[in-house]
Amino acid sequence: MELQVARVGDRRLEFASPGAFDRARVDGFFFVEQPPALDLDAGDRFARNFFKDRCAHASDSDFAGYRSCTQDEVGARQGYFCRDADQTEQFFLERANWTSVFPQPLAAQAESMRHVSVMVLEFVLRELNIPHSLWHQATGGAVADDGSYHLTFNHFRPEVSARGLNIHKDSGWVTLLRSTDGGLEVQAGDAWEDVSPLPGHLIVNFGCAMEILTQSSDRPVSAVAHRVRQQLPADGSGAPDRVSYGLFVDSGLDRGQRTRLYEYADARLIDRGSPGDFVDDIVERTYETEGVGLY
Ligand SMILES: O=C(O)CCC(=O)C(=O)O
Ligand SMILES: [Fe+2]
Repeated sequence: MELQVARVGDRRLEFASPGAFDRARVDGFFFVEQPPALDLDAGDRFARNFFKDRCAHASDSDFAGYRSCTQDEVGARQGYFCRDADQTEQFFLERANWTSVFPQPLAAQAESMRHVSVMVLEFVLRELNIPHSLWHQATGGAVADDGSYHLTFNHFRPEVSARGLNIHKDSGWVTLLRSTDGGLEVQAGDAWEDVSPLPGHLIVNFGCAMEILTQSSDRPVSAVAHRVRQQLPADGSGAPDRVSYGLFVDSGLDRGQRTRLYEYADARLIDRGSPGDFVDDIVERTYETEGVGLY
């Protein structure tokens, strides 16, 4: 699948050609050039180590030993999860916990990735002519630091005989994905197409909140179903296991925030339900043996 390429310009997103954004919003996925100021080293190290035992002598010891950090410690929907029907073991962490749980360089990287993701969200709202006065309500605060922002790490265990990561759509607005190993597939009609990683680039994809908001626009944005193929054990080549991670932007999910999902139609916002319930449903269905994480 040939995806469009964008770059981060002077505090806004830029596409390579006119019309490229329209292709990207239909594809639901595009590449963004890695901004020179965005150092990915800490995230890459965490992705390779979070699931390992901490060993005091190892140079990466701050980045290992996170299996014991579970939702009891860091809060609902967060911490370490080991799936049964998928090869993934994962680590989720929301912004409020970044500085206290992550090694400092990773907390800084997460914040930089958040800025790029919000820039993408604002770019779309502007392109679709959604009035600025509605942005905060429409995005559940996500445009203004009041959203829910989490970093998710995936380690694909090749010794587990299961799908890599089940079919799903991301729940929220924008995902900024670091996925360099191949195996990601996107749905295109009845077929599944490979997304081949483009060196020096991150992958952006849109989630369900964006699809719902824009579904009656004349330029709707797609949340495209995707999955990761089963990863096979390296046959003696010593190749490292597949890992990936992403920054996810959702509407504010704290109970007190009372945010809603909306569709924008006839110049107003129409209530389409609770984002918290939506996230819970889609996550639960994604990791069921027989389910799919769609809505
Ligand atoms: O590992 C990948 O390439 C994709 C991961 C993904 O889709 C997700 O974490 O939502
Ligand atoms: Fe995803």
